[in-house]
This record gives sequence, structure tokens and C-alpha cells, in this order.
Amino acid sequence: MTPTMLQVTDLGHTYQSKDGPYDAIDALGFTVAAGELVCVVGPSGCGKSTLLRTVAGLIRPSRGSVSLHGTPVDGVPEDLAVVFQDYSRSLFPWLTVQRNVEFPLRGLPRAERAARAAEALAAVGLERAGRKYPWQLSGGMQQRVAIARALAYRPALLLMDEPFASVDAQTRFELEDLLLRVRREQDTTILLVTHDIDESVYLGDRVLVLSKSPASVVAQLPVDLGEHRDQITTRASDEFVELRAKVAGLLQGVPQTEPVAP
Ligand SMILES: Nc1ncnc2c1ncn2[C@@H]1O[C@H](COP(=O)(O)OP(=O)(O)OP(=O)(O)O)[C@@H](O)[C@H]1O
Repeated sequence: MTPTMLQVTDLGHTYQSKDGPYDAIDALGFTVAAGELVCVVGPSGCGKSTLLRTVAGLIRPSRGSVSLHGTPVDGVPEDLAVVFQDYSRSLFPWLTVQRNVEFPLRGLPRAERAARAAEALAAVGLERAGRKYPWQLSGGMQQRVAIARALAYRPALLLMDEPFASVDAQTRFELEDLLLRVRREQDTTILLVTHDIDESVYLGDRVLVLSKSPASVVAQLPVDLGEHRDQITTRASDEFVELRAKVAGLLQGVPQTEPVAP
């Protein structure tokens, strides 16, 4: 049996704002197996980022627990990496691409840092951009650098918060395929938040649908589209269209004809 990488149990978080307490997420529970890619979708403002920040140890939850390969998350775990939507703010403009990718590897010997960065940059197709600065690259290339930096770190769990939301449609497709490829090659475990239903089905082994705020898990849909997916044929397949309609229906609160296991 595949070991569990991430376990989220009865998770809830209440923000204290000037207007009083606000429940962003509540009674959230799910697991992610090692090597799995799970996509999270939910209505706008339902608490997706709150969930991700809690899993990342950036927010201490008000209720419930998160554990990463059996160890409770209490602060940012060492073997975790996060890729945010806003690549322009996540890269250091004064460091070269190579140095940006090496940055989280500061504790390692110099030669290993360089080797890991070179390997990660090659994995995202940027082997020749190491000496450039982020501002000399297109938006899509900068997001590739952010992905390379996360991969070079070789995290047990990679969290991605709407990672392709800021790039154009063509680049988005390319980055989605890039993610599927590196994930296949490196067997990375990924939890990815997106507001794009099609993207969740195209990328996921499983789609986790959240309710309106306070978010809880409405359904978990297994995606049986095979390992090798293609932007044109996969998206046109009956299975894809059916799953996409199911996720859309769940998001709109339309009852499904067949029960979906929560
Ligand atoms: N630091 C905070 N203090 C108070 N309320 C907050 C804080 N951060 C988020 N919220 C509120 O919690 C709710 C969930 O926010 P969150 O960003 O997690 O949702 P989301 O699903 O990621 O949103 P989006 O779909 O816009 O990306 C929102 O109503 C938001 O206003």
C-alpha cells in the first residue's frame, strides 16, 4: 500500500479580524498518498489559501491537525516547498536564476548546490538561463524558475497555490505539461490549489472539491485519465468532459445523479 504523505484531520481556522471572528475553514479532512497529485478547487474566497498556508505551517490552525509523513506540522516543515501564483514577488531580482534556485540549498556543499540547481533548471527547460536575472525573463520563464527552485529542494511535499494563474493561456498549458512530466520523473507529491476546474481535472490524480466558506471537503473525485495526458486529446475525451461537469456541478451545489464519496 502507498504510504500516506499528508494527513489533514478535522482542520479548522478562525481569523480574528476587526469585524469579529471569521471561520475560513472547518472540519476539513483528507489524506494525500506519497507520489500523488491532488488538486483542490472551491468557490472564490472559500479558504483554499488558508488551507494551503495551514498545511505549510505558516498558520497555526485553530482546530484539528496536519501531519507530514506521520510528524505533526508545528511550524514550517523542512522538507516542504511552496510555489505561489506571484512569481515576480517570489524570486529575488538581485540574484541570478542559478542563485535563486540554489537559495534554499544554503546548507549544502557548493558543488551539490550547483549540481541540483543545474538539474532542476534542465528539468524545466532553462538550462541556459542560469546566469540571467529574473527580470530578463518572461513571466512563464520566471514561474519555471520558481518551480525549479522548489524541485531542486527535493521536498517531500510540494504545495502550489494557483501557480499558473498569472501566465497567458498557451504558457499555462506548457507549464501544466511540464509539471506532469517532472512529477512523473521525480515522483513528487503535490497538493495544488486552482480556481480552474479544467486544470484540476487535467492535472490531478484526484480532485478535492471544497464547499463555500467555511470550507470543508464536499467530495473527492478520482481522475482516471492515465499517466500520459495531452492538452488536446485528453481535454476532448468523454472521461474528461464528464469529470469536469461533475466538478462544476458540485461547485454549483447541483445534486449529482450518483453519490460521490466525501
Ligand atoms: N489574515 C486574515 N484575516 C482575516 N480574514 C482573512 C485573512 N486571510 C483570509 N481571510 C478571509 O478568509 C476567507 C478565505 O480566504 P482565502 O484566501 O483562504 O480564500 P481562497 O479560497 O484562497 O480565495 P481566492 O479564491 O480568492 O483565492 C476570505 O473571506 C478572506 O477574506
